[in-house]
Amino acid sequence: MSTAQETLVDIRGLEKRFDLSGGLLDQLRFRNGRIERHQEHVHAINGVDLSVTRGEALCVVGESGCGKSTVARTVMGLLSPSAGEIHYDGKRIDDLDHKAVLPYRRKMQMIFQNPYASLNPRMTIRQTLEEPIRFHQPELSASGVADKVAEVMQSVGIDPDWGKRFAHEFSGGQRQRISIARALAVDPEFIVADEPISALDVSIQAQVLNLMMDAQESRGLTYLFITHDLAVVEHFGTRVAVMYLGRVCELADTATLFSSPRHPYTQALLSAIPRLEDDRPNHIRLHGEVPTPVELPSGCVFHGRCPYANDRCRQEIPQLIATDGGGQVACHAVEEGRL
Ligand SMILES: Nc1ncnc2c1ncn2[C@@H]1O[C@H](COP(=O)(O)OP(=O)(O)OP(=O)(O)O)[C@@H](O)[C@H]1O
Repeated sequence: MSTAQETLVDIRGLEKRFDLSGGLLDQLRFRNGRIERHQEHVHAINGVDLSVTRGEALCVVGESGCGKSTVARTVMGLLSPSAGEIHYDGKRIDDLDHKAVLPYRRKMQMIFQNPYASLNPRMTIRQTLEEPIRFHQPELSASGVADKVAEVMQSVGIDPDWGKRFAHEFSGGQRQRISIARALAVDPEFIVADEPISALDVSIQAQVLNLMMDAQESRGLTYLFITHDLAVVEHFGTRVAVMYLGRVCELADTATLFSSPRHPYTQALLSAIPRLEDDRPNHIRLHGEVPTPVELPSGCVFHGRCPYANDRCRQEIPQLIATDGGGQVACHAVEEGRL
């Protein structure tokens, strides 16, 4: 199999800035006797490169605000990138017009965190599931659509006879199953799941996760799975990308990342997981807060909290380099053999 066939989604140099300055009047500042225009931005993602391999579940982890959801929404075309490119199955898609992007909209589906907000309360479940099928497969007959709805409801464990009910008649776990059914109804290849179980009761999180894994197996799906929950990653992920302040600082297959994390931030994240026998090497406790993404630190964005930072780290942005374990890490200390 060629590399082009293996890479389903390729994210290259992705950046997303949100403008914070409001209108022109809000942007004007009086400085040194002159009026200057001052625009503030949130630098939500700052040069993310990620390739998602067909058939894998690539988990993206990191603390709140590191840019995980912005990556998810930008890949799905819900936000336009400030810079960078998104390629799907070898074709650049971030610059396509509305019509040209439609076939990709069918292949790429999203599951959101909140199953309460993501289902239309005025539509029955049947209508909710029929809508995307009719949109993407207008050639299907009414009975074809009905069969498809019944099949997809069955596949997520919801009785097709409940199609006339509304979202509020279901529990949180059932609603998330319905959201998954809506994504699966158009036979996608690639699913971006943004914290799909974190709004659910702990007791049903595993069921929904298992449903997603079964769907991956039976339908050959590829996932980009956004989460802050490392236990979920360990269970679900083929590979893991760790983000800090809008950049990927480490990427590795799941077992390697958990057994021998290389980046000091990854080591600190994993140190935070409670374990019975805690004899892990490189146990790191982080001090200080994550800096604001409005004024990014120079050099490595992690340097202010890193026990290994030197002058180079304060000045030069580290790029991802290959590690012995087959992963990638963006860290001068690792590159220089100091860590
Ligand atoms: N529409 C927006 N306007 C301004 N800033 C935004 C917007 N959306 C996100 N941000 C900011 O961009 C940064 C990244 O946010 P994002 O939601 O992608 O992070 P996250 O890692 O998904 O966090 P969480 O786990 O809390 O959802 C944050 O500082 C956030 O406040």
